Amino acid sequence: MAASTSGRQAWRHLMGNTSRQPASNILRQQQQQYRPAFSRQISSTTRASSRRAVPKSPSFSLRQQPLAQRSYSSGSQGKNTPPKGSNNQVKFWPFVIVIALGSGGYMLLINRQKEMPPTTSTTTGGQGSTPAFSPTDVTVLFVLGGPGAGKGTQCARLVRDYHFTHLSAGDLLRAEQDRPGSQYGQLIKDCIKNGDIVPMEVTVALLENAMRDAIRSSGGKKFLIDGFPRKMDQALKFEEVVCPAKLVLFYDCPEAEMERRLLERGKTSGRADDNAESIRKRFRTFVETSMPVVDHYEKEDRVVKVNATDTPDGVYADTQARLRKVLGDKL
Ligand SMILES: Nc1ncnc2c1ncn2[C@@H]1O[C@H](COP(=O)(O)OP(=O)(O)OP(=O)(O)O)[C@@H](O)[C@H]1O
Ligand SMILES: O=c1ccn([C@@H]2O[C@H](COP(=O)(O)O)[C@@H](O)[C@H]2O)c(=O)[nH]1
Repeated sequence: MAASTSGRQAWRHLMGNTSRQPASNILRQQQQQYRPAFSRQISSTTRASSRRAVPKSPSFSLRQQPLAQRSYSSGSQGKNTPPKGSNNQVKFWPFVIVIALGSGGYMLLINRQKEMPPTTSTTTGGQGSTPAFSPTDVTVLFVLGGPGAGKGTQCARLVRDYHFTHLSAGDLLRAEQDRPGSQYGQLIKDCIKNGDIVPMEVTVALLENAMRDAIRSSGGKKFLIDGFPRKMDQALKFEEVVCPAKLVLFYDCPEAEMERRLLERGKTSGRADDNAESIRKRFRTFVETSMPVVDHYEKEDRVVKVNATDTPDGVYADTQARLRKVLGDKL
């Protein structure tokens, strides 16, 4: 109860006085706040390069100079004296007109560039914005399933065999929770203990930054996003501003088996939520909040469902077979 109250307070803090702003602006503000902790270098590079895209001086004026000099010397018929008389005026006016037209065009270009939206999700957002990563360039598979269904276990095998980059939303949140100075530490801690969903701005930003870091450091562009999206708003926001997902890999497992696995894992995991009370709350959140996400993707025919009750190797064999069927060579 206390945790969900603090969650709501933090949500209000995240939203601030921005209720009339588009969600994308709120995300942008939040990312600007905590981006320095994750990838200051990346965002400043992005901003610097977009600034570089605006020309400092019009290229046509640079090109005009030698042309004018050539004309000037030809008017003097090889001598270094300035041209005189009406004949010279005829040669002079076209250049004045060209420079005036060019300057006008340049001002128009600059003004239009000021109005243009920047190109990454961290600076766009809102309806009709362009995702940070194109799905033709970057492959995203969401990996879903109840708590303890075996998502992480299967992801590790897919990384080993197909060179995916594995990003667990829960791991990223736990790392952020433990990061000294994080303003979201307590909120994340409370949410995790109670099986609640952390406000999407935090998780979407963590994932986007982790994807950028992975692409920059290893060049890998195939991602398994594990344990995300757990709520419809996350799904819609991620696909809008970060990258549309290719498919959802869904591990189907009965609660009794998941509970058994989690209690067993809890003996050594040190996780604050691997206990009977948290597990019960996590199951409830999964059924009420996360299953509608799976249903949504199922309606779009984007779900690959795998029975997760077999041994880890058995589940993996089934995973491979089903993914190969859908992705073929792209796996
Ligand atoms: N097929 C399986 N059969 C038996 N045990 C399994 C199987 N898959 C995973 N486990 C075990 O169950 C526990 C939970 O697995 P795992 O961490 O992969 O699940 P998860 O879905 O990622 O969980 P969470 O959502 O809590 O992060 C682990 O201790 C793991 O070793
Ligand atoms: O998108 C997400 C993913 C996770 N959480 C919170 O983290 C815990 C643990 O997640 P695991 O995937 O089991 O590691 C989960 O119960 C949520 O509280 C989240 O808020 N949003």
